[in-house]
Amino acid sequence: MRVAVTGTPGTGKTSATRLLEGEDVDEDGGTHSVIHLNELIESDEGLWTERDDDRGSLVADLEAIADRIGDWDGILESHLAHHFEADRVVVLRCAPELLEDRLIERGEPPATARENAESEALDVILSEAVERFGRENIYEIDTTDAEPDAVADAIRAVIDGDREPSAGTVDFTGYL
Ligand SMILES: Nc1ncnc2c1ncn2[C@@H]1O[C@H](COP(=O)(O)OP(=O)(O)O)[C@@H](O)[C@H]1O
Repeated sequence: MRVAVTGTPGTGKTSATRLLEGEDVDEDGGTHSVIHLNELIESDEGLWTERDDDRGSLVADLEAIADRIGDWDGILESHLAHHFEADRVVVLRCAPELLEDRLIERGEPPATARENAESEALDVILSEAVERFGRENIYEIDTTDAEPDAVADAIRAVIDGDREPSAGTVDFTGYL
């Protein structure tokens, strides 16, 4: 099973999936394997085309990444995760005001934090994910009032088939 965990930067993808990493999933010793895609992109020059100095980020080469991850299995975590083949897509959400605070606390420039908060309010990643995968494969999780372990529990429920698909359950347009 391929579960893409996507969402605007700062929604808590890395924090939640780190809690699932290595966790036993069956009695045979199988564990959740997690690909932290942004770390992979940073560690391999073949997976990006240029450095965006204004944003302090790398421009990812989606085709090269698709080749590299190949027939992946487990959890793929990144704000780009919904650009790859997957069986289920989890979209983490966070109230834009809080998202902006989280990103500034993480050390992002204020302009970047603001840009991401606006993108979150506009449902940019959710819309991209719905367009590619259809609403029936999307699982939206609001992390606004959830600790990372509760978010990890919700992702586990998606993997285990204990959660119904959902999209469009939050409305952050008040931020705009
Ligand atoms: N559920 C949460 N509640 C509060 N703060 C969180 C939560 N998840 C993550 N954070 C904090 O927000 C920041 C961004 O989290 P991170 O997991 O790196 O997000 P992402 O991988 O989506 O960019 C980090 O500083 C992290 O400690």
